[in-house]
Amino acid sequence: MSQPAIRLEDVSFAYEKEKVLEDISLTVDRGEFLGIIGPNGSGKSTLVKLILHLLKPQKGKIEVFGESIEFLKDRSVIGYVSQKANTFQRGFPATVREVVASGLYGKLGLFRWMRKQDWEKVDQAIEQVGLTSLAHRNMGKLSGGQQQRAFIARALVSDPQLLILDEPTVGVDAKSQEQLYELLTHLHQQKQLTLLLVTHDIYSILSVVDRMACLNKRLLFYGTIDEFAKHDQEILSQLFGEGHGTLSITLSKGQKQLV
Ligand SMILES: Nc1ncnc2c1ncn2[C@@H]1O[C@H](COP(=O)(O)OP(=O)(O)OP(=O)(O)O)[C@@H](O)[C@H]1O
Repeated sequence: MSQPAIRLEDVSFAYEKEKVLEDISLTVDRGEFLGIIGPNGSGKSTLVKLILHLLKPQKGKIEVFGESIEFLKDRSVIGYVSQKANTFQRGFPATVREVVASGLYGKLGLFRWMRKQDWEKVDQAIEQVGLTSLAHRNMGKLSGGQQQRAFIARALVSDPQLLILDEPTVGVDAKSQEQLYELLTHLHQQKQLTLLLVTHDIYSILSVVDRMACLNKRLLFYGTIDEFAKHDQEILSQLFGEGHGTLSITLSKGQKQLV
């Protein structure tokens, strides 16, 4: 049987003395779309940084595609779009195409010339996110949502098997958010990409993810959307406190819809 895309076993992490994550165990299967939600400061970004090996856990094991994250040979299997991706400085002198091409540097080495086929990959990634008409525009002249999509293209250009997005909808208007979820659904369903999405936007992700992880230092819930729907009130008040609006979810034949 193939190894899961991500496996965390009893992972704990503290910044100096402040415990941020305690005993987190979860598995993300290949091709799965996992949503991670939790209140501010609940450790979501820290969890992502541990999976990216930007931080090292004090306790526990992290594996990506069956390899311990410390020894992962090909880091280009993971694409990452960070929380700050859509706060690009207006005057930054780089076009969409150049920014997307920078996603290949890790694979090519910084000083190797881009070949024709590398630029083709760049253009394909730009097309995938629907930015072809803006490929030569300066990044600083794009809207937050367009910048976000350019950063997704940069993450996609090296053909990752796992794409991690940390709060991609922050500061992005409603229409761009909708387009972003359509794009993620396409990448999940048509390209069988494994996706991990950190968000505050619980209402939108319920219709796109397969499983949910609800985090507040500890994992308070980890399961399918159907399981979540059975206990949504209890889980949400544990996460965000009493009085959080309740959700009503209809599930039929894979169609997940909020009503
Ligand atoms: N570099 C750091 N040094 C010390 N403490 C940190 C550092 N980064 C985060 N923290 C603390 O760790 C805790 C978890 O932070 P983290 O950013 O992982 O939470 P989060 O759930 O992603 O929050 P948000 O939703 O606000 O982005 C918070 O209390 C935060 O203040």
